[in-house]
Amino acid sequence: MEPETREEPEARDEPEAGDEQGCTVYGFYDQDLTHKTILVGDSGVGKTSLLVQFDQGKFIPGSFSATVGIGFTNKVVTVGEVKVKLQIWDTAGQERFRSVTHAYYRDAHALLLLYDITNKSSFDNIRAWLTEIHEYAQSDAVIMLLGNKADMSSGRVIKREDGERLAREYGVIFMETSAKTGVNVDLAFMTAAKELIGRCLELPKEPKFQINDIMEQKPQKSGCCGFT
Ligand SMILES: Nc1nc2c(ncn2[C@@H]2O[C@H](COP(=O)(O)OP(=O)(O)OP(=O)(O)O)[C@@H](O)[C@H]2O)c(=O)[nH]1
Repeated sequence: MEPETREEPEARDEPEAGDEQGCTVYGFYDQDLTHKTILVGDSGVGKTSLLVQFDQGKFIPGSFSATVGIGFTNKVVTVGEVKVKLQIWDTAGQERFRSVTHAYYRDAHALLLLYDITNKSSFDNIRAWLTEIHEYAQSDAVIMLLGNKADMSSGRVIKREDGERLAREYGVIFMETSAKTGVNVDLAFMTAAKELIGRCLELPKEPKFQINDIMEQKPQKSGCCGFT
């Protein structure tokens, strides 16, 4: 759904964070970088609501119409004394926009993949979303799995442990959020920002999470997830 702030992004050809170069200045994290962060997941899981809660600190129930295409909001997150610029893209969850949103995966430094804890199919579709991410996103992108609508305890059909287990299986970060109450919303973006800084400063520069390895893992590696 559409957040209120809309502008066209500047054309940027220079290296961005997550690239092999251009991530640090004299060994320190380069605070001028802008990290492209994308919200993905089935239609109605709460992507727009999560972004509006993070950006404006409010929840407007049922007020959005389904997102058409894609839009973004710029936010600066402070991690300790470091400022991390996030350009957060809200994608349309509807299948008919999938080819449009795929085009944005390639430049994403972080992907926040949402399901709705009250909607089983949104959870069942997570594996397919991760397959798409594997196909279109950079292999070292930060990936987080978020079980949204955590405030709706009476309608819950997906246990927290199920989300945790799936995240562990794919080696991605997990948390439950509520765009309504704001629970873990700042934390989710803060965690993504911390991971982005961490990956930037890692020496040697090796991706922590190799979704390629995960997706191509052979069954003979039984008993071990092999993810870090
Ligand atoms: N109770 C509750 N409702 C939520 C929460 N997040 C979103 N909603 C509601 O769920 C519905 C869908 O939310 P959206 O933010 O529009 O979902 P979306 O993922 O952006 O949907 P698309 O744009 O179609 O991809 C709206 O009625 C929201 O008010 C939440 O954390 N708790």
